[in-house]
Amino acid sequence: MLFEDEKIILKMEDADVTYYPAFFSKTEADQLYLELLNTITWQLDNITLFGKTVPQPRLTALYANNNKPYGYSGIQMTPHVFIDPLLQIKNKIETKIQHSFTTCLCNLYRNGQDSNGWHADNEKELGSQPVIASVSFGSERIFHFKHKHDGRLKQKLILNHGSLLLMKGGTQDYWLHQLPKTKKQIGNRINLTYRTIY
Ligand SMILES: O=C(O)CCC(=O)C(=O)O
Ligand SMILES: [Fe+2]
Repeated sequence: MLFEDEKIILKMEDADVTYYPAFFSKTEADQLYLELLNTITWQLDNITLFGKTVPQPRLTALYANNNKPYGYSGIQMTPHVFIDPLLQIKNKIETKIQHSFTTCLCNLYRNGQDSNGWHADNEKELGSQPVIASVSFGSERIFHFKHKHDGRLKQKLILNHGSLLLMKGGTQDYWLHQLPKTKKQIGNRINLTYRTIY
């Protein structure tokens, strides 16, 4: 049995990463998962990497309370107005960590072949040392970190249904993260990353 307040502080140099494995109870997480799957306006965008245009290996959606767009990998996303389950989750995180967010980037990984490549969330609009709160619902997936300047420094963890991963401080300056593909036969995973766009 996991308790809501349980947290794990990852030992990562130059970073500040905390994992709350049971931020949501099983019942809450089950209900939010279905509601998010059915009510988020999921879209499939093309990305251009090294001059090649391909569909992104996941569905996405952007929500915000300030109408500010967010761009990465050559995509510019225009936000929708927040919907109730996304606001409910936002409020719960904000109360816990005493930080307020403007924006939520949503990812839907449809199966083990959907993924998110190595990157840091360090776009200019996020300001310096951004606080990023990442919640996960549905199939559990492995999440990797690697240090930008020291290849020996790595971390991996399983992001389970109803969990919260909080990244702040130097995490985006010094580390990259990814969600690799897996050969396991698994279904949908929803990930929401709450951010502050200035
Ligand atoms: O799906 C995840 O856990 C990671 C998502 C992510 O890194 C991002 O959207 O920037
Ligand atoms: Fe990210």
